[in-house]
Amino acid sequence: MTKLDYQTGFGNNCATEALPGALPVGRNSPQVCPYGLYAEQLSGTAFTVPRAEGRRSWLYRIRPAALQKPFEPFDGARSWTQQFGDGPVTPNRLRWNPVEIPVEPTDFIEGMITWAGNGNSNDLSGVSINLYAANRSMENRYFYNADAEMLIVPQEGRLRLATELGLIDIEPCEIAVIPRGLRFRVELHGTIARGYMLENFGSVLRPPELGPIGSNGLANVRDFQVPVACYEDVEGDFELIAKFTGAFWRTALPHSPLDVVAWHGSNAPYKYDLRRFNTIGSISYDHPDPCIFTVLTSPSDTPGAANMDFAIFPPRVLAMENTFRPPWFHRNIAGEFMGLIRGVYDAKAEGFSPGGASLHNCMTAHGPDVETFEKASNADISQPHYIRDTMAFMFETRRVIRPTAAALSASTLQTDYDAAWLGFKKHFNPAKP
Ligand SMILES: O=C(O)Cc1cc(O)ccc1O
Ligand SMILES: [Fe+2]
Repeated sequence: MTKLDYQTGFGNNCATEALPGALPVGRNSPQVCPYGLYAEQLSGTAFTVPRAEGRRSWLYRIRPAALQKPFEPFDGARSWTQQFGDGPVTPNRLRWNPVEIPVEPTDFIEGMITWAGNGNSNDLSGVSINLYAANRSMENRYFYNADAEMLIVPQEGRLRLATELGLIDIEPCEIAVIPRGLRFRVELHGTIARGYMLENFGSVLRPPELGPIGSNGLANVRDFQVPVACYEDVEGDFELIAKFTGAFWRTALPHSPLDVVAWHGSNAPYKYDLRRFNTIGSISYDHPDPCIFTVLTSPSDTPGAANMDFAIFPPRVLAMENTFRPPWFHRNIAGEFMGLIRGVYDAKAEGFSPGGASLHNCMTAHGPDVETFEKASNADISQPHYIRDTMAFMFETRRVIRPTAAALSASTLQTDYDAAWLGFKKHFNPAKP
């Protein structure tokens, strides 16, 4: 049964049924469920977290997820790893050109390449940053990730995420979040798919607090979309791939695991269109800190120092007076991994391409390149100016981001990235204030 429709809001207790009356009324697990379904709980947070934090859903399905044979090791996720190393990390600035779309048949799992990461899924903290490049749908194959919540950021090609809880379609400039453990399949609408995928080992993602901004702004909660129930009742020669403790496992499955006829609760996948972001900025002077662009955050146990923030740099108007308008020079405590979905990023005139990536780690000096600095220092800023047709983003983490061996040896690594900052002229003149 294919139904593509969404419920709106963030973290809501949703209720949805693909057949009338499939959701039990007044209790979660009646002695016998309507339509002969099995009741099953999927919890994404500890049972006793504060109510506002809790994520759990009740699934009413044709067969329980427990109906499965033992897993065996799976080696088809060729470049997806949790080995971030524990040796020294280069303090150098790193930037990569886009990964190539593979020639060999490659699905979302086979085409996942781990680029960087920190922390450890076993400790429920840290992140893994991956790039994907695929050219075919997952065929007869389903996947779940016990290690992480997954944030998918397509850069090229539309995807259909067929999940236990319903269907989500996303295209570049939209994102999707899949809860830990949810079973799903990734289908390509076309023949090419490329993008970024963050695994969040820490606390579940949510929009940030708004503080003095008030009750509206940034990512408005009504713009988050959760799928409605929709199920497959099919038998066949399927496999289920699991990721657990950084390793991959496989078991044969004679039926589709996407057999949830109805569900209710708050632990659900969702999508969000980044073009709906309500961007807030300075209307007087100075370039504010990039946290004003936070779409989603995974808080850590230390208030304000997030396990991960997902921030975007969308089209906007810059109107600040007597101000150097692009991002300033800086050295930050956080690790910053950036990607570009479309257009040009306003701190980098050249060399940062859509599908590419950059990494600026803890205390690494970076900021506008020479060309951007010269241009912005001499620009006529008597009028506001428009930054259009762009969408850059940043995964910012409190921990050092450790590039993988694959990222450091990739042919797409730019060997001349430092040149972006070579050539700043000395303007200092002690006689001229
Ligand atoms: O490094 C970057 O380009 C990201 C960034 C953007 C910004 O507007 C301010 C600080 C910052 O780290
Ligand atoms: Fe930065």
